[in-house]
Amino acid sequence: MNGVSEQALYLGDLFAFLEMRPTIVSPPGAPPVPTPIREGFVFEGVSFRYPGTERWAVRDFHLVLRPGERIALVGENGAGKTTITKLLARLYDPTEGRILLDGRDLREYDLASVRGAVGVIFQDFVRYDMRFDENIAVGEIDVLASDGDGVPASIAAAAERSLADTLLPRLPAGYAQMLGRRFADGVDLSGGEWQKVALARAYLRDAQVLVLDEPTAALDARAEYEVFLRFAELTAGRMALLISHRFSTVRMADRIVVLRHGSVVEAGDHATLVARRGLYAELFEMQAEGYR
Ligand SMILES: Nc1ncnc2c1ncn2[C@@H]1O[C@H](COP(=O)(O)OP(=O)(O)OP(=O)(O)O)[C@@H](O)[C@H]1O
Repeated sequence: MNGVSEQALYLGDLFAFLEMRPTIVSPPGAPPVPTPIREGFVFEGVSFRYPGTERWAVRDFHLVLRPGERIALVGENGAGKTTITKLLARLYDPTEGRILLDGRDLREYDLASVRGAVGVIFQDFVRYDMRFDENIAVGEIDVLASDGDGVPASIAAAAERSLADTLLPRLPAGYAQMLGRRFADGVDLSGGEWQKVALARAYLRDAQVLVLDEPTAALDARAEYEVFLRFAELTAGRMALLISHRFSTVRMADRIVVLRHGSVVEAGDHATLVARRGLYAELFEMQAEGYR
């Protein structure tokens, strides 16, 4: 995605988000998300329209995500994959239907605790013009304050697991390096490098649910393989929603859910879906053709 369309997407989301804000509320005295989550998430007939639009982005969507399960969402551009992850993180609420977490409507939980439980690395992940360590700890400022002068161990560990620490040789000031283009002494990163920083953020939060939206799109093949290995390690025993157009990545999910126009058309594992000769098989075949 080029810079302009990425920014347009971000602004569109921001306006939509502001318009929606009155409805995204945290009920007073609401309980936090249970730790650990025991039953998981259930999408019950969820439909969603972005504010100010007529089209359904998600339509009568059903999904069960159990603890320890890794689900891949697959479908063509605009099928609704990213929107589903936004509903899971409560950036939006369903227009119709509901999302249950451990049997209770997601809207009944403390909002901050929902956002904390769901670690999201979106397609349009955020690049902050601030220090490397602050970029990883963003929203968790107490982590930065916790260890005096040195780099807090939790930040270093997150950077190591996400491979963000491989950027250090390029950063003259190490963890204190200012990133981005806004400052004269700032070091700008490539798309793939920013994604490693975004991954480190999720690792640091130790989120109960991990959402990776096209996580490796901008990484080179070797880095992709390494992140993939670590992602499998990180998500072991944890819930994950994975969105990718690459079938090599999608195959590692326990279950693959195929979307069209915001609804589920097929679900199963890779072999089952290929044998079914439906939409999944068609998309897979198209990609295989592209490689030939
Ligand atoms: N902020 C927004 N405002 C209005 N419509 C939106 C917004 N974001 C997405 N949409 C629309 O909602 C539908 C679903 O989009 P979504 O991004 O969820 O699809 P996707 O499956 O993730 O696509 P892709 O593979 O291209 O990322 C599309 O028709 C899209 O144009």
